[in-house]
Amino acid sequence: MNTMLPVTLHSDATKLLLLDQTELPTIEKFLEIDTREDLYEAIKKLRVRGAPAIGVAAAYGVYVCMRKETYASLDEMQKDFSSLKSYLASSRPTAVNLFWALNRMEVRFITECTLKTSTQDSVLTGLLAESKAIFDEDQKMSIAIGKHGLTLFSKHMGIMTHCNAGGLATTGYGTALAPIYLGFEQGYDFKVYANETRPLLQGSRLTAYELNKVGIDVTVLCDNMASLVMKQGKIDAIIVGADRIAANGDTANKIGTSGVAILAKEYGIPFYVAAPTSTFDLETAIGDDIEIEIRDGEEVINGFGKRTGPEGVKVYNPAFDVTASKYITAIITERGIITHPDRESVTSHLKNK
Ligand SMILES: CSC[C@H]1O[C@H](OP(=O)(O)O)[C@H](O)[C@@H]1O
Repeated sequence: MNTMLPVTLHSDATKLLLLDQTELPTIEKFLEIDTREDLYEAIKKLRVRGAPAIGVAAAYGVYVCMRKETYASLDEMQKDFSSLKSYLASSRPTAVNLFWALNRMEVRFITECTLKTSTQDSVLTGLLAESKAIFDEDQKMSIAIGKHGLTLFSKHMGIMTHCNAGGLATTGYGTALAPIYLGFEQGYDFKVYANETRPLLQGSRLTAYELNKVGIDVTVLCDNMASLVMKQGKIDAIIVGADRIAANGDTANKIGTSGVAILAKEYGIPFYVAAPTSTFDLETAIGDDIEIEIRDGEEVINGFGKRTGPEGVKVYNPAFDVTASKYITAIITERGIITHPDRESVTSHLKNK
């Protein structure tokens, strides 16, 4: 399946190529990014978005931004690395993959700097290698999640999705959409119901765009239709992505996810979360401890340039909510499936490499 690659490194490794997801589904435009300010803005404005894709963009971004600089010493290079890492980490707070990727680049940076033979060039070579490894691992992760997830699906199913956790949120098949892509390739007959996912409409603008592009049967729903279509028996399973999973399995994902999960429980429909192990955060004990990004209210009342609410009115715009693990039937990772996730099953899954 040739899904759109939302983030890649230019062939000469001098800049990032980002598919500007704010322009989809109407315009496919790639941005060439080689400054920290432009990368920060692209993450903040969701030109690149989705936990794994944000992580890959940050990893590549560290290399691309630092390779342009000339440092008087390794000490000066180390100071700039710390400054760059903190700056990119301040772009969005909820998706743990941003911090996971930056921390992984820092480990490689320190390793490279402590070698007796360290030079600025050798350190940069190490950063490039680490960022490429993160990209390659992400592609393999998507396929593995797809294979594990497909074991939970039957040939003819109605599947609800929320937001976008497809190729556009990763560097390959996605997470939640990975089983759908793999199944489609094997002749499964899925009918996907994509919640549009207000206010930024990642479901209608991105998930429907991806699936429609490859010929997968997809129907866009307003978010307030979820209960009706479940009651009508159209939905056999629900699968969503994740931005941060706490140690007890509570999962932060796009706003509205927890409501869909509670409805699924009421209607007896399995609710699956698909996420790489890099999205788990064992430092965060429970979901209530996850920082939820609050975004500009204009996204709600003036979305895409169409004013739908009075200027100056108060708006509450949390970008995510947390689904308690008790509403999650299973979490699908690249290593396998955690059924009835709780602290014990999550910890055990993550320890078993
Ligand atoms: C595979 S992670 C996808 C995850 O990220 C999305 O958030 P955003 O579009 O704000 O980056 C959403 O929560 C998706 O489930």
